[in-house]
Amino acid sequence: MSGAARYLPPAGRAPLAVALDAPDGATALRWAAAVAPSAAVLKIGLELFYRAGPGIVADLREAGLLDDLDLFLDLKLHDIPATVAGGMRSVATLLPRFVTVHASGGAAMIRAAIEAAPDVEVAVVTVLTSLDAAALAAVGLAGPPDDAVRRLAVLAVEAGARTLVCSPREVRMVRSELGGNVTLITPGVRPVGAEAADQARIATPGEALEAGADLVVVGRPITRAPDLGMAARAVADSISAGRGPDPG
Ligand SMILES: O=C(O)c1cc(=O)[nH]c(=O)n1[C@@H]1O[C@H](COP(=O)(O)O)[C@@H](O)[C@H]1O
Repeated sequence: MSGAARYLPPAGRAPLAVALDAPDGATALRWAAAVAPSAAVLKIGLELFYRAGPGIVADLREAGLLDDLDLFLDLKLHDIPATVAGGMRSVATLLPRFVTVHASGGAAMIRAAIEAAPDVEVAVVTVLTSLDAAALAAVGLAGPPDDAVRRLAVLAVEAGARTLVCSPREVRMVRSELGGNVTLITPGVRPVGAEAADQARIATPGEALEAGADLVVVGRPITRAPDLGMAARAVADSISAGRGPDPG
């Protein structure tokens, strides 16, 4: 099994992961400082990691930005099991809470990732939120996205995963299929009126939480806003509204 318990944000914080898809480390540090008061998790993806390298994690820690927040390395590993296991061992040294792998790498790959880094939550990406039914059919996965998400979610959990990434539109279905023990992370989240851009399967932050998401990922609607801190706070507030009053 990967990870011990279903994700809960630190007390008083909304379960918001901000995607720091920044072109360089200095920009990422600036963004992180602006959004940190309203976020629970900072997510580093391909653009930032490939440009700034693992040193960006040390920089965020040095700036105190990971003192209260979790680190999410969204590296979407997808390779043969031995290579993914090696990649996981390498990135585990950065002490992330979450690292993503693609479910389509198969059960053996997912198992290898989990076994290679027992202290990391391997977050298995089911079907990218940018894909709609037509795009899925074009890669040989004909049928509603729900069906592909269900198949891959079940495969991932049978391989030992407990953390899944899907769109907010599939959260209810995945939850009813797999129960309350899995952590569901949802990108493809757009505040009312925000541009969908390349996201195809979207919902609002409140809808994602209401559907049962544990952690909501938002990038550009926050990082492209004129005031990132204010935008992050607005998203965090609408997440909390979807969740109901904070018990803590
Ligand atoms: O694994 C992810 O985080 C991810 C999976 C997925 O299916 N869709 C998806 O958008 N993401 C990531 O979530 C973030 C969404 O960013 P915005 O579309 O800017 O809100 C990006 O960093 C994506 O790489």
